[in-house]
Amino acid sequence: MIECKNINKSFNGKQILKNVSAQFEKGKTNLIIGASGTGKSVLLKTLVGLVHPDSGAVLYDERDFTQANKDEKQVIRREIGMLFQGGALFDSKTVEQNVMFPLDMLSNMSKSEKTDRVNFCLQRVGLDQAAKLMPSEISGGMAKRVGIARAIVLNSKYLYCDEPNSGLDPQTSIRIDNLIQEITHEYDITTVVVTHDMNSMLEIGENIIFMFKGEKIWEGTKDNILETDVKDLQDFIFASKLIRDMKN
Ligand SMILES: Nc1ncnc2c1ncn2[C@@H]1O[C@H](COP(=O)(O)OP(=O)(O)OP(=O)(O)O)[C@@H](O)[C@H]1O
Repeated sequence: MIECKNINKSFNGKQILKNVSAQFEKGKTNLIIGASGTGKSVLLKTLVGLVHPDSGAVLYDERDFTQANKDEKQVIRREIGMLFQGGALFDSKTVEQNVMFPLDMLSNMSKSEKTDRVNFCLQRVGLDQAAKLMPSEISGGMAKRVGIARAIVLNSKYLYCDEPNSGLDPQTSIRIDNLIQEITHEYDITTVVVTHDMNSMLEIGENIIFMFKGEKIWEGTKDNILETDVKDLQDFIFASKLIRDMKN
């Protein structure tokens, strides 16, 4: 489980995160949702240690990440997989080399062990046939799958996905969402997905927090979000005609 407790963060005197507390559960797809500019990315960066909070704590299975020393932070960082928004693949490396990169940097595995692990992960995301292709030769959805394979290659305990559906068509988005959820369940990972995609929310939102102007103002699941009586959340959800129609 990842926990954040009473996180506050200001930039240039403007408070961006206001006393945010949340629990992201193990073996579940935990979603952070909210409109643009509400602090989702700043919260995500705080969770992974790229932003240091003014006050509050981030805990990884009860290990205090905020107060940890350099070595302790390094241990936790190695347990974190990250799926970046654009896929963030290295253009000059093949699919296989991209997935192998974290193993090259952070593991002591032999060449054949690394190859086995990469093959396993590529197979898991359905891309074993694409191992020798360059990023320029694959589609956006495939690039996201390579990103997922790379994020789990080190046997991550925690998986962060930043807008995993950006730039994808609805069908491919659902496939990516389902893959993220399957992997979360299969390997019992604590997964945190930042999204404003309504379909994702209703497909994989096993635990959802709603951010509004820097505050967490609602938490729940895909099963009760449409019944919310929180006005700002209603405005956010029902801005989409499709969702309005589904409710009626
Ligand atoms: N390093 C920074 N310095 C100053 N202000 C920042 C910094 N990072 C973020 N902000 C501000 O914090 C606010 C929240 O930004 P954030 O990127 O977290 O929003 P978001 O909810 O992720 O939006 P989006 O969905 O558009 O990505 C914005 O007003 C942004 O300008």
